[in-house]
Amino acid sequence: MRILLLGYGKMGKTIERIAIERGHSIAGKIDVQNRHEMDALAAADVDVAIEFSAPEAAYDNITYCLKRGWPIVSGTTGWLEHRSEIENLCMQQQGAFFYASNYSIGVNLFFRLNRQLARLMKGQAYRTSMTEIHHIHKLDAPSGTAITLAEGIAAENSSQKGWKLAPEEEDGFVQIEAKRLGEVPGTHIVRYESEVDTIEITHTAHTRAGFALGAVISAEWLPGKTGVFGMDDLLEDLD
Ligand SMILES: NC(=O)C1=CN([C@@H]2O[C@H](COP(=O)(O)OP(=O)(O)OC[C@H]3O[C@@H](n4cnc5c(N)ncnc54)[C@H](OP(=O)(O)O)[C@@H]3O)[C@@H](O)[C@H]2O)C=CC1
Ligand SMILES: O=C(O)C1=N[C@H](C(=O)O)C[C@H](O)C1
Repeated sequence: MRILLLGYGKMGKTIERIAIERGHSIAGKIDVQNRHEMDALAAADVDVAIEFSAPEAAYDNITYCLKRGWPIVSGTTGWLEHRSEIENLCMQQQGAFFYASNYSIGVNLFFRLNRQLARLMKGQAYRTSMTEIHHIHKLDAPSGTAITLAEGIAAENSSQKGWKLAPEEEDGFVQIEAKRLGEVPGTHIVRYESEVDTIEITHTAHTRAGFALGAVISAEWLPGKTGVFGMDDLLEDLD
């Protein structure tokens, strides 16, 4: 497949390496300086686009690809207030849009474990909180993954209404502490605390390769489909 990379930073470069290892070619590497190069590409030059850019850039990048008729896999976090506009555009254009706040297969198993634990903890007297730790270059907080985890807890337990970013806290909201340390690729801890004990589950990414591999597998899966998709659709198909 010819893959267009929108965003050629830490993730774009890791995705390039894994895509080439899996036999794909790179149709273009787009960042802030060379966006005009996309206009020179013919529709047929690109089989699928993979977008890992910046919160303020994702909406325009995804819109551009949908209007060009290119299936698009996006992993950028921090822009999801515009998600429904993108989903509407995707339906209007009869395009293909794939989004995940985290493409790692391990994290997606962790999402399922998180929901299972939330079901068990329903009605129990525990305070729910989360810590996410990322590298100092990260622009958004809390992480997209932490938000997905908090949404998973709220979906399983109606006494949880959402999340608050620490130091803010409120009963019925999962408090998320966002730490920025060195070059940490991504650690997420979900915690339940009572007077007498603490239960924690943790996912620790050792490198970015897990995120990048998941994005490339999603890009291999998406072309030829119409609609809005996420990791559950992919994993169901692979199961
Ligand atoms: N869903 C997932 O599994 C994962 C998601 N992410 C998310 O992916 C995003 C990117 O992460 P990462 O690669 O670490 O970040 P980097 O800052 O390393 O790279 C971002 C790249 O995007 C480019 N960029 C910025 N604006 C635009 C634009 N308008 N058009 C095209 N490119 C643009 C930057 O260009 P320049 O350098 O010129 O500014 C840079 O090359 C973040 O939102 C992060 O949270 C990260 C890991 C996993
Ligand atoms: O910015 C990052 O690096 C990461 N961002 C994603 C997020 O916000 O959840 C996924 C991963 O944790 C790495």
